[in-house]
Amino acid sequence: MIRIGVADTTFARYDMGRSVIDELQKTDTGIVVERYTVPGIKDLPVACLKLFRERGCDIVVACGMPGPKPVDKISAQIASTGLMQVQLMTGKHIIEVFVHEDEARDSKELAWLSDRRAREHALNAYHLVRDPAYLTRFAGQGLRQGFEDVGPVEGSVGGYRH
Ligand SMILES: Cc1nc2c(=O)[nH]c(=O)nc-2n(C[C@H](O)[C@H](O)[C@H](O)CO)c1C
Repeated sequence: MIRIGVADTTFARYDMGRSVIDELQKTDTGIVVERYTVPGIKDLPVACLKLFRERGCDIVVACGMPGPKPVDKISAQIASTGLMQVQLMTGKHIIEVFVHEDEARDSKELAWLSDRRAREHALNAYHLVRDPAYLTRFAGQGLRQGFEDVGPVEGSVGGYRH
């Protein structure tokens, strides 16, 4: 039984956790989802560690929203370093879904981007656990989560448009 953790924050201005869970449940009703919401991105590393150790998750999707200020960007850097540490400690993936508030032109696009990135990475997490070889077919295809894929460089060999 695949157990996928979803860690998210109250700081974020969009409910990415809900998008992740909805996408996972649409994909495979057999997945067990464990959700844990904390105040902000710097609380995500320990939230993920608890999802691994206390709730037995195989993989965790960590959703956060760095604000636009320099101090927010620094906080995002610190959070990412913490998430990397937890991955190396546990030997398990944390798929980091960070949407920076200033990536989007306006609130409407911020909502759309948050939902899309959360859903696309939810599927990445699912595939990584279900079949670690699944993503190889997309290697080098310039895939992006949220905004449009940028595609492979011109003239690259093979390639698979999903
Ligand atoms: C400066 C700052 N920026 C952000 C941010 O951009 N995004 C976010 O989710 N949380 C931020 N926080 C709060 C910290 O992540 C954390 O929640 C608090 O320091 C409490 O541990 C802080 C303190």
